[in-house]
Amino acid sequence: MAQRRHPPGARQRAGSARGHRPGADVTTFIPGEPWSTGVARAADGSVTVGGVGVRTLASQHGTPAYVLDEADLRARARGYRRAFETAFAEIGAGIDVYYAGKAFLSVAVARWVHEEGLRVDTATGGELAVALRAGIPGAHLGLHGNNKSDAEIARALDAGVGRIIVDSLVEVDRVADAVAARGGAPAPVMVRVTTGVHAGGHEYISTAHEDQKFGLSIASPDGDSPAMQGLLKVLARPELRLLGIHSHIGSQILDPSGFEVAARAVLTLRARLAERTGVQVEEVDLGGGYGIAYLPGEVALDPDRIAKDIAGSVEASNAELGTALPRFSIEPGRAIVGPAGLTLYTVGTVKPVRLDDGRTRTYVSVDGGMSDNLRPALYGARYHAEVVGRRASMQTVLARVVGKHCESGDIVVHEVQLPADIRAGDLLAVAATGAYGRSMASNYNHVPRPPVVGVAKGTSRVLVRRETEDDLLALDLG
Ligand SMILES: Cc1ncc(COP(=O)(O)O)c(C=O)c1O
Ligand SMILES: N[C@@H](CCCC[NH3+])C(=O)O
Repeated sequence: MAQRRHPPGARQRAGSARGHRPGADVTTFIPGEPWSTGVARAADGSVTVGGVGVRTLASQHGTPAYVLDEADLRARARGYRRAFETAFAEIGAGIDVYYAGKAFLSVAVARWVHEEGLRVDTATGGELAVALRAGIPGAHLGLHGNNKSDAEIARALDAGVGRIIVDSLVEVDRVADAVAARGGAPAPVMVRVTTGVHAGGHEYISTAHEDQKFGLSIASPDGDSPAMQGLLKVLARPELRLLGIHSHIGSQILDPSGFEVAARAVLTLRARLAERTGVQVEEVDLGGGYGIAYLPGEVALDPDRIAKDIAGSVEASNAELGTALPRFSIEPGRAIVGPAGLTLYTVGTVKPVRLDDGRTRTYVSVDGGMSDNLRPALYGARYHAEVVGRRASMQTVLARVVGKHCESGDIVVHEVQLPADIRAGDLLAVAATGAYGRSMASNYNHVPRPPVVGVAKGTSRVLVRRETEDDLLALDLG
């Protein structure tokens, strides 16, 4: 019997019992956060995603494999767009939602989100190429990057992207010079600023504090801030059209207050620029970073709630500043694709290891690892895993899921209760791996990267094929 859960992004009851509990009577897979909404447990205990059994997925596509639940992804894309459109319409402002392709981009995913009314934010020429291959009109694309190459800038201009987000003072000239060299209409640019708001799960994924590489600071200890200099510089170049100001404060943010503080800082900068030049920029982008649940009992940010809070706060700031409301945009990535994905692995070696404190930890090795999910090794990120595809024992053991790489930090799940009878050949599913899994995957130890398999309405389809040893050997010219 499939179990229903809350709509995507809805607030969950923190601490509710899900998944395995030591010694508990629940040892079979339980749908619900952090799994995608299309995950269900049938009466016989078997698990399906988007109507396709996990055993079928494993036998058809092999393991490891990333599985992406199309309906769930589309619902989250729609949910974010509707939540923000509704909340911002109430304050009389328009808003666009850009899907941040860095979280995961393939031709199919770009099409899905575009069909759901989102635009696409790209960070490199490669991401831009995928979005263009998907047929997304240039006007619905943005290009980010702190170190764009000449070729990337040229490609963005060729495609007529709706916005290039400039990240430094030198880049203002580089983009303007590129436009001057080719002629044509002024390029629409936004200036990425850093507000000093530090938010997100880990220092490496927080991007608005000052001592890092992104954007131009709004802090002005002496004279104009770098952000103000950037805006003035854009206005001084006729080859550029100053579309707006961009701020992204970090990723996997679960405390929403940072968004409001950063938005206020950006609107204040916009008002200062207007006082100084008479130019009220048209658009303000508030970035991405909306946090999701990775573990049972964790609470994802609720798009309806957060949209209302941010809209209320920008309305208040704007009224105080006495400026006309700009158009807004946001760039969620993880919140759209993260929960829609899971990774299926096959269990190999199972090894009990005695700990200093007398406990035993069962090391469960799977057929992938840090090459398909770098986040635990890079950020200490926590994930949840369950044995799927068979009825498992009622008893559980303290387990650590590890990969097959030559690295002791090659950990997939730091700590999880798994069935005591876990054994080689079992299928293990890791939840919420849709974002920054495949997109940050590597070929460490010459391990080919897994496929991305889309599931919908009872069928599966390969969206990105598995790499082969031949692919890897083809790169080696001897
Ligand atoms: C500029 C920018 N926009 C959007 C995102 C997407 O962030 P998230 O996937 O956390 O929503 C990022 C990554 O953190 C980013 O750097
Ligand atoms: N790669 C990060 C998110 C993006 C960070 C900066 N844009 C993660 O896996 O959480």
